[in-house]
Amino acid sequence: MISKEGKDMKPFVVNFSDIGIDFKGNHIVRKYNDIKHIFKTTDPTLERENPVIYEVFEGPIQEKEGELMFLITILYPGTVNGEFFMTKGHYHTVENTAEVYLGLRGKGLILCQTKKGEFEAVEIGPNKVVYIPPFWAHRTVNISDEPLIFFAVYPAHAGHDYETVEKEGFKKRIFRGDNGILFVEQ
Ligand SMILES: O=P(O)(O)OC[C@H]1O[C@H](O)[C@H](O)[C@@H](O)[C@@H]1O
Ligand SMILES: [Fe+2]
Repeated sequence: MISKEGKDMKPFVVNFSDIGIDFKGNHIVRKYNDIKHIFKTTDPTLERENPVIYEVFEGPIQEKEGELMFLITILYPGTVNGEFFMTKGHYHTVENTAEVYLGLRGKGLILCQTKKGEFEAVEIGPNKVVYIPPFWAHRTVNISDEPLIFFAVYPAHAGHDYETVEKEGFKKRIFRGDNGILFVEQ
């Protein structure tokens, strides 16, 4: 059996597919009204319907040093007046911790930035592994018309610092353009 007490843990396997994930950990659901402040504009229809923008299925792992948290994120397609659906984004509270993403379905961008002001946008999708080094904040944007699904793993004690991102924002926002995507300075 899987126990959250590390000392009792045994190797285990979990299954996931497009229709079901048997991770017995936290299930985090972020709806439009929970995160609407991260978008440049608001949309009254989305406010009324309050759809799920993304959900995260975390593995049954204790948040302590030595463990690796793993998870699946499903980021649904859509825009807020042209600005693609995205995650809140965060730095790790323990800043010198990295993260690895593996794209499973759909197509997205991971916006990364440092407190020194560096900014990078990298692609995520099937057959792409993205490495986010320590000290880089990360936010995922779904630039496709289907759910963007990816697997991620990071040191389980890393923690999430959302406040810095809420204060400073990311340097660029991603909008649907007539011929693809548009990077808009915040
Ligand atoms: O935590 P958010 O910025 O809302 O993003 C949602 C999730 O995205 C990624 O999958 C990270 O690995 C998770 O740690 C995070 O919880
Ligand atoms: Fe992270």
